Amino acid sequence: MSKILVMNCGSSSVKFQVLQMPEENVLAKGVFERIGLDQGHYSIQFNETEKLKEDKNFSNHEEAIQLLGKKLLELKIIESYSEIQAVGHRVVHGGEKFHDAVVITDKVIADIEACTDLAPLHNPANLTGIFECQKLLPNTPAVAVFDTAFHQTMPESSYLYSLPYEYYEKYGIRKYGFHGSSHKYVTQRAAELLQRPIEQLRLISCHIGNGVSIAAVEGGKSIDTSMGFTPLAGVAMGTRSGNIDPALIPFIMDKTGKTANEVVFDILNRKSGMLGVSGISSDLRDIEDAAQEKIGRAETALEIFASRIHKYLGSYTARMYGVDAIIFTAGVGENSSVIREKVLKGLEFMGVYWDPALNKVRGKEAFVNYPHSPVKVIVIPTNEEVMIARDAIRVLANH
Ligand SMILES: Nc1ncnc2c1ncn2[C@@H]1O[C@H](COP(=O)(O)OP(=O)(O)O)[C@@H](O)[C@H]1O
Ligand SMILES: CC(=O)OP(=O)(O)O
Ligand SMILES: [Mg+2]
Repeated sequence: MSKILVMNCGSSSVKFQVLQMPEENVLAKGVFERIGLDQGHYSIQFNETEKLKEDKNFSNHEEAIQLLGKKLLELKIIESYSEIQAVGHRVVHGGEKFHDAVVITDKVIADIEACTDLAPLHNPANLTGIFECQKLLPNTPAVAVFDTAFHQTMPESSYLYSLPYEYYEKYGIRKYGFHGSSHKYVTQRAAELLQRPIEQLRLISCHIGNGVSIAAVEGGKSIDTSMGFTPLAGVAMGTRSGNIDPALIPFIMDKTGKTANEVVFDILNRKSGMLGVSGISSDLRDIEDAAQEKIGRAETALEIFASRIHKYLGSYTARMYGVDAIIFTAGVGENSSVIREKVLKGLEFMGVYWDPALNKVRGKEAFVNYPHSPVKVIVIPTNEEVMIARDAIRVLANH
């Protein structure tokens, strides 16, 4: 029996859980949201029924994690840090180096740092999580669990770009894919809810948060996904452009005098997506409110956001010669009936019959299809943290 702290530093949030393993009892969990934005807030659930909620702005991930460290003791979630026997960290980009979770060493940290260029919004936040926890728990073993690991099963025809092959050999240029712990959790959970062996299922998992990725999961294995070499690719996101014509990069450089790095890091990663189109916010709640009041281009931003996901449903259904269930997860996928409605609209032609009344659901597991629908549609709150905890104890047991 051991207590594990799981840290999930996303691009706009810090999520954590304290779990009793292997029972998977959740002793506490919480989220620090809108990091780097105004109207920040956090909430922590503990002691089974208690909940702390507070408005507080966080200028960066470090501030949020330091507060978490204090609250763990203040709320008596633990009596002392020595009770925590291991820490599991979500790390977004494992590049070529990591195919599975690993115990964190100085060498592992250096290798994660080396992947920072490939996930500029994420690996630095993940490293902040690792360093802050090392300060609090200097002698506690820690494990890095990579978003890229679940997608290692993709076939060559999915992960190779149609580029000169030597770039793959020389530089590791390929599709890696992200949100792996989430896609793995929700697809396994979908098989349980469908009461069918996962080996027989063709699933499309839509992880729609601040970052968005769609995965085609056949027989429990990822066979394709919308993100690519970096988490910039695929559909439009909160601040990320998703796929664009690559010729736009030198064109924008020419017009604006920016360097290639500035265009990719500052414009395509941070100032595009819903924020770029609407000029209002990267946060879907703000965009939904603005669209209701018909402010600016909020409605257009919603349409762009949803229509790109909608098209992936068609694409991955073709890819798997059919689909048994479509899954919605993460902040938007779990909560926004507006986005799910736009994504699912008109898909009756491929056997998707969904019930607008059931689709009103927020933040809990639910089927939203009509019972007779050949393709099921399921909302499943993700649980990246439990997958990270499972990987952490597996890796430590073999260590
Ligand atoms: N109740 C809600 N209704 C609509 N959107 C929501 C709701 N709760 C969260 N979201 C959206 O989810 C997104 C954040 O998702 P999340 O999965 O927490 O992101 P990340 O892990 O990438 O930081 C934000 O765009 C936020 O507006
Ligand atoms: C990989 C990725 O985009 O993660 P997040 O959704 O946490 O930003
Ligand atoms: Mg996330």
